[in-house]
Amino acid sequence: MDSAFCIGVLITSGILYALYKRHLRISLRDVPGPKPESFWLGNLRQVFHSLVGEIDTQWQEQYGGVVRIKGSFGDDRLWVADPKALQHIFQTSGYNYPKQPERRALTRLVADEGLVFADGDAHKRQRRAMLPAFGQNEAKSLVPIFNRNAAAITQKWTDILSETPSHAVAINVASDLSSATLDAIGEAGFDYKFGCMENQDNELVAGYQKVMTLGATPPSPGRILFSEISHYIPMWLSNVFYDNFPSAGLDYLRRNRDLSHKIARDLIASQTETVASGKSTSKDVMSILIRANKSLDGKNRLTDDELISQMRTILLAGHETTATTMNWALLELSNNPAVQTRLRSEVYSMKTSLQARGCGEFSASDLDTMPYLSAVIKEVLRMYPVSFHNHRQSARDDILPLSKPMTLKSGLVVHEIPVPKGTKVLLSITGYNRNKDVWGEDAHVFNPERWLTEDATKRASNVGVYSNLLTFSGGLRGCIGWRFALYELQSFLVELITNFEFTPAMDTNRLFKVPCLVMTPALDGDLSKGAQMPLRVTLTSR
Ligand code: HEM
Repeated sequence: MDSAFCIGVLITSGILYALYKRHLRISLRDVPGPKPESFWLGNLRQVFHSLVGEIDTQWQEQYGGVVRIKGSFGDDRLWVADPKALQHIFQTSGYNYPKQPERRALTRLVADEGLVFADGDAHKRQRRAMLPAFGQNEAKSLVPIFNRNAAAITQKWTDILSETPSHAVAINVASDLSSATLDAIGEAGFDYKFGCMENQDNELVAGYQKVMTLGATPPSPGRILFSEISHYIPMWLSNVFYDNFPSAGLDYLRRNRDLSHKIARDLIASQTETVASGKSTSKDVMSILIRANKSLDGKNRLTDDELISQMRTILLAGHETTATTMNWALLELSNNPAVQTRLRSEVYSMKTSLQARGCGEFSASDLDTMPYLSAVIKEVLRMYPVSFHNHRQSARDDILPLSKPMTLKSGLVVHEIPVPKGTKVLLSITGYNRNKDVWGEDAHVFNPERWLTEDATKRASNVGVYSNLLTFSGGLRGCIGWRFALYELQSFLVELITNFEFTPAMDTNRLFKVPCLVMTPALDGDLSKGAQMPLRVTLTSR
């Protein structure tokens, strides 16, 4: 039989099955929402192609915190930014809103079957095994590594500036931030030296720097449709597709996978040997994980393949997320000189007290006692949640509670919405982080001050793992590395703000928040050169 015929039969069966399932479901038709753009893609082109946050703001302003949107072939689904509904999905309902299978198949390609991929009992077991490596003390002990890797940027930029007569230069900070944070996660995560600041041509390094951006550009309409149809295809068949289908993008991801498997295998073998010899005292995440794993009984222990998966998972989830957040932080500091100056003076005053104590560098406790630094970081995380959407589906019929009553199209006012089994839900992290009911009328304004008043903590609901922000998600699947990320952000910002002043190098309206796997900054939306954050950098007068 010819392959075009088989694919045709597969697609037709997928569509018929989807229509049949839909026919049997409770309806969400009465929930207000936008008109679909087409029968084939519903509102999905808007979801995947609009600049990050744009469509979320529009829908939230027009319809409120829960909106009915359309998927392919008229499928009803929910867009959610309502605090109570999110709290229910992320926290109260446990594992009843698993990830969508078609998205898990793609996750498997970029991060294997590790923690981001796993669901239900497999997730519970993996998470339990990994938690000892991600505690507060473990994160604190990594601060010297973050300081050292941040200082590598200072060294490089100081060298560039000393050779520039004007002592001011426009730098694409995205590139060095990506390299230095990859080096940092190499050391802090695996006691491994990528050496990325010295050599950006290394194939693995180049690969990782682009997995989140070039490897995961906004999907074409064809790719969206394929993903929608593959929802109805068994996971094993999707895996065969992703493992074999000839395509430049997939080839790129597969090559990256092979290379990182090789490195991970060697690294884990040598760390396992050190742990077995009883000599391991390393504080990197993988060494702690291997030590903790050794003490678990057989059925709870992670296998070698699962350890390899976790290494790729940590690289995927922990690298570009932090680097990209840092880009947006520096942009906001450039655009808000008063905030930059105030932050620098807090850093200088802490530095002076460190010197008085005879200390050379910032410790975790120093970083923890800088209120303005904390306020700036929280505000950046609120405005720029780099992982901006979370795609789930209901595993059974459910009732979604609302924090505000909703008027249905029929005129009926409701306080909760029935959610049929199998409904896809788009959890809008960016929508919640700018929800005016939570953050006030100035929700769209960058204002670190809001975190210094008591009101901010009172007003916010209890949704996410950190400061009631949803940036690190929440509940059982909340970001396991959030403490790691916070210390890294603190350490890098302190180092850079101590040594450099930042101003915009060009009209910053030309910088777009492109919806790749992370919210990637790109000039005029052009991703061909990867992430771009051109800032004018000068040495501080200190
Ligand atoms: C600013 C930086 C970061 C942000 C904004 C962020 C955000 C997130 C979000 C939104 C999720 C939920 C994703 C989902 O459910 O699909 C997540 C999960 C995860 N993050 Fe982070 N993350 C950051 C840094 C890190 C770091 C530094 C690490 C590791 C060192 C890390 C490791 C993970 C892992 C392993 C998961 C999966 C957790 C699970 O499913 O149980 N993240 N992160």
